[in-house]
Amino acid sequence: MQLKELASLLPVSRIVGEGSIEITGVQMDSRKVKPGDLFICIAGAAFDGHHFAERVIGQGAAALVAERDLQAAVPTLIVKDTRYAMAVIAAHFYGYPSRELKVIGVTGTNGKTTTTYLLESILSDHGFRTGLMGNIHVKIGTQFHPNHATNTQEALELQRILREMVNAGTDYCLMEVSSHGLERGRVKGCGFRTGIFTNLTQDHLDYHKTMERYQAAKALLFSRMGNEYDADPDRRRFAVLNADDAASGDFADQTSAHVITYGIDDTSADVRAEDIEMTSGGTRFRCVTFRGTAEMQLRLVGRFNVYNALGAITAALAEGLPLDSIAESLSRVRSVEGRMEIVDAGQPFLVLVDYAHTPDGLENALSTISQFAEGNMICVFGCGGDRDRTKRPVMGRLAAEYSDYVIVTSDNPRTEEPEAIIRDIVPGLIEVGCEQGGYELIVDRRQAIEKAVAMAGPGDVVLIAGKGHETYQEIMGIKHDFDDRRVAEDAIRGR
Ligand SMILES: CC(=O)N[C@H]1[C@@H](OP(=O)(O)OP(=O)(O)OC[C@H]2O[C@@H](n3ccc(=O)[nH]c3=O)[C@H](O)[C@@H]2O)O[C@H](CO)[C@@H](O)[C@@H]1O[C@H](C)C(=O)N[C@@H](C)C(=O)N[C@H](CCC(=O)O)C(=O)O
Ligand SMILES: Nc1ncnc2c1ncn2[C@@H]1O[C@H](COP(=O)(O)OP(=O)(O)OP(=O)(O)O)[C@@H](O)[C@H]1O
Ligand SMILES: N[C@H](CCC[C@H](N)C(=O)O)C(=O)O
Ligand SMILES: [Mg+2]
Repeated sequence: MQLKELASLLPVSRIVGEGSIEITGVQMDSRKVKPGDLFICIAGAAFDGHHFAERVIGQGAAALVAERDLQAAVPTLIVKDTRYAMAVIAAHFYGYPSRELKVIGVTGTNGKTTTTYLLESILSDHGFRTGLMGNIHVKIGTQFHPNHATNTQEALELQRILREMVNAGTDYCLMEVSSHGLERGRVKGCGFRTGIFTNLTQDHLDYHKTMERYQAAKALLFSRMGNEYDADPDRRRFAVLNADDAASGDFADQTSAHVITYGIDDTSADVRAEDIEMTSGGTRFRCVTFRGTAEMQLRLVGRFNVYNALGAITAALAEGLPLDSIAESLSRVRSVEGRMEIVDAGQPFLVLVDYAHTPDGLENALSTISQFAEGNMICVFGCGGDRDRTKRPVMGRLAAEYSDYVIVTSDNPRTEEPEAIIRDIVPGLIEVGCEQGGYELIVDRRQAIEKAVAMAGPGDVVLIAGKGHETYQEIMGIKHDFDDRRVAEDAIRGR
């Protein structure tokens, strides 16, 4: 592909040097550049890609995309915004893969992973070939790959994966779409057949600053639907919105897609759950839809999982699948990894590992458990470093309100002092009168889990929240092996 072909896609651009130079690859990270690559210079928070220009030319880069003339020894495409250019170039370079498969994007503060898994199970049970892009892993064909990003990939990686999915014969790609991914244009070059909205509650205020801006980022999934990256000839697109969440009205106003709503409280929703019953083995409810009614049986627990199921059911109905066979598929889905996952090493109390890392997630996990806990509830949790600080005391308060004993510990402190994060959490516990004897602070997560397991008695429940499926603890840029499930199992055996 020639550099000038890419220049023609961008509204404001000019080439310094020879536009007919051949490009054989595209990179945004100097450490990955190979001879023949086009290197896109991105000015970020930690680094400015423009400073790597000379280095990548030394590695054989054929050309650059930059926001200024770098007087480089290779042809340079100069654009106003390299991040925007990257999304356009990535889609073109990989041949617009989202035009060749149906991409279903799931956005929202909580429930994205769970909803994509439920929908993936339904679609594959109905004979479709599915691909997954989420924060547990990326599935292409029958292969599972680790997701090296925290969630939604940068545009180049995202388009490369979509192309691989097309090559593997994929019918549907189920993609978790984060607010960072939307705001930073990582999915700008992607057309969505369906967008599903789960909910909007507090998180990521470090990045978005206000809930209004956080909501505006989420809205991009719906307002951009029907773009040139989706070439579905019959133009069938769906916005599947949670009628019980106030943000949905805003998203409905901004989308050209056909809106279908789901909910529990709003009786005007197109797809509803009624007569919800928590059973020992899961959850049962009646699902009332525009295609009839069916009894649903989930192995997942909690009212929040009814919402996740409703989102998946609605999207599946939009694809024309029969309600009864959707119900059959859902009844077979076992728990999603790291979500309310039971650690069973024969102990006389329940140990659950859950990925709740937001106030709403934690409250949902705790309130669900409190419905069936017979004995005391012991909660072990921490808050991520370099992330929203304002959620810390709120999570502290919630943990104290629902639990009999709280152990505050570390959860990926990243570049922050673990003790400082814990200090931010404690005022929330104090606020609701949690006294010295009701909580303790144990910086080392392993010791915290061991303590919780040691103090649990028959009938008690230990909730280890925040890390779910994660297999590491990130401290000062280093990911140390750490898996709550394995640590809890060892602690139980060592009791
Ligand atoms: C806020 C954010 O999204 N930051 C991401 C972003 O950082 P940045 O734009 O500031 O870039 P930078 O690290 O300063 O680097 C600038 C440029 O120099 C390049 N570079 C850098 C170093 C080098 O040696 N050579 C080189 O070429 C980089 O590749 C990049 O092109 O681009 C980097 C490179 O891709 C990412 O690593 C980084 O994500 C960091 C790890 C991050 O923590 N992201 C989180 C906040 C995030 O995106 N989370 C959401 C999850 C939300 C949820 O699920 O709830 C997500 O979607 O993952
Ligand atoms: N619909 C929901 N509403 C509120 N809380 C939920 C919901 N679904 C799941 N949770 C809680 O949030 C946690 C994370 O769920 P899940 O992994 O499905 O969300 P996610 O949106 O993918 O999260 P992330 O942003 O980290 O990718 C769960 O472990 C559970 O405690
Ligand atoms: N996608 C979320 C995951 C948080 C998981 C939690 N264990 C933490 O590290 O804070 C984030 O990147 O903010
Ligand atoms: Mg997720």
